[in-house]
Amino acid sequence: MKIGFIGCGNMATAMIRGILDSKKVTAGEMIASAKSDATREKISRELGICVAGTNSEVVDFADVIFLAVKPQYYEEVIAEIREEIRQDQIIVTIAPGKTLHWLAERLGEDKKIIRTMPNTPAMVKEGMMGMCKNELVTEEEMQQVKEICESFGKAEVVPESLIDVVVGVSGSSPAYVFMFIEAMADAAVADGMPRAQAYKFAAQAVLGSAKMVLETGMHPGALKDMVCSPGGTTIEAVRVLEEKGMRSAVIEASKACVKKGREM
Ligand SMILES: NC(=O)C1=CN([C@@H]2O[C@H](COP(=O)(O)OP(=O)(O)OC[C@H]3O[C@@H](n4cnc5c(N)ncnc54)[C@H](OP(=O)(O)O)[C@@H]3O)[C@@H](O)[C@H]2O)C=CC1
Ligand SMILES: O=C(O)[C@@H]1CCC=N1
Repeated sequence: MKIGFIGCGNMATAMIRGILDSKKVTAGEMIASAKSDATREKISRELGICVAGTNSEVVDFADVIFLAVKPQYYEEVIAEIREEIRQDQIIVTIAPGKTLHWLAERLGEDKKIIRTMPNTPAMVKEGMMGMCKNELVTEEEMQQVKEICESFGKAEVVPESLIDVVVGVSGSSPAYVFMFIEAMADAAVADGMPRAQAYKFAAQAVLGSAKMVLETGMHPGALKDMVCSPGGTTIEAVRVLEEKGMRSAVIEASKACVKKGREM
């Protein structure tokens, strides 16, 4: 299977690295395009895959084509490649807000489309991707693309109605988690810990906590309770977080994120 990327920025680079490392596809079977010469040179130098001078070259080469440009460029890029896409090719999108209906209207109702929402932890092969497809993509094709995407983390098929929710809970949420880590480290620095050490302690605590949720299957509330000794330190922190509205802040932020995606 030959894989192409139209656009090769943060998200595409993370995905390409994971795919190459998995050895499911060789560098010679992958191609990417970009807007600038600087990015094209970077693709060649840092990823070692084929570099396309135009988006048409990606379409000409690949069986599966990831549209990895910003959402505001989707319309013009689709208009540019629309006539060249064959019915046996699969278009995979990674932008928020672009529904299967919106995409089929522009790509053509006869085109195979998979709509996904990845996240940047793909960079360290710990990505989380939600994906859905139109009826022209067979279950076997969906499975093949899912396996490719599992080379940079976890991937799960969801109904399209949940893809906007995926943006809030995993597409954008790494940004909230980085803010949480930064804030915890700032507090540690304020209490005298060197900054680099503070990031390590805060990030490892988040990594370990996330692993506990995934590996024990226990309720996050029960895991929280395990940390809170009666009359201890943690419950004091929990009391202040509740007083400052931490849960509500996260819920409202995530709902604003989902709302924005639906409007795009
Ligand atoms: N960043 C994230 O956390 C996530 C992003 N996404 C989605 O991924 C997509 C890409 O985002 P991201 O990687 O962050 O964006 P970047 O800005 O990092 O990358 C966009 C890429 O598109 C290229 N590009 C722009 N216009 C064209 C064009 N006309 N033809 C070909 N290439 C073009 C740019 O080229 P050049 O480098 O030369 O400017 C660049 O390589 C977006 O739709 C975004 O919503 C989804 C989930 C998470
Ligand atoms: O901020 C954005 O629009 C993109 C989509 C999900 C993460 N980043």
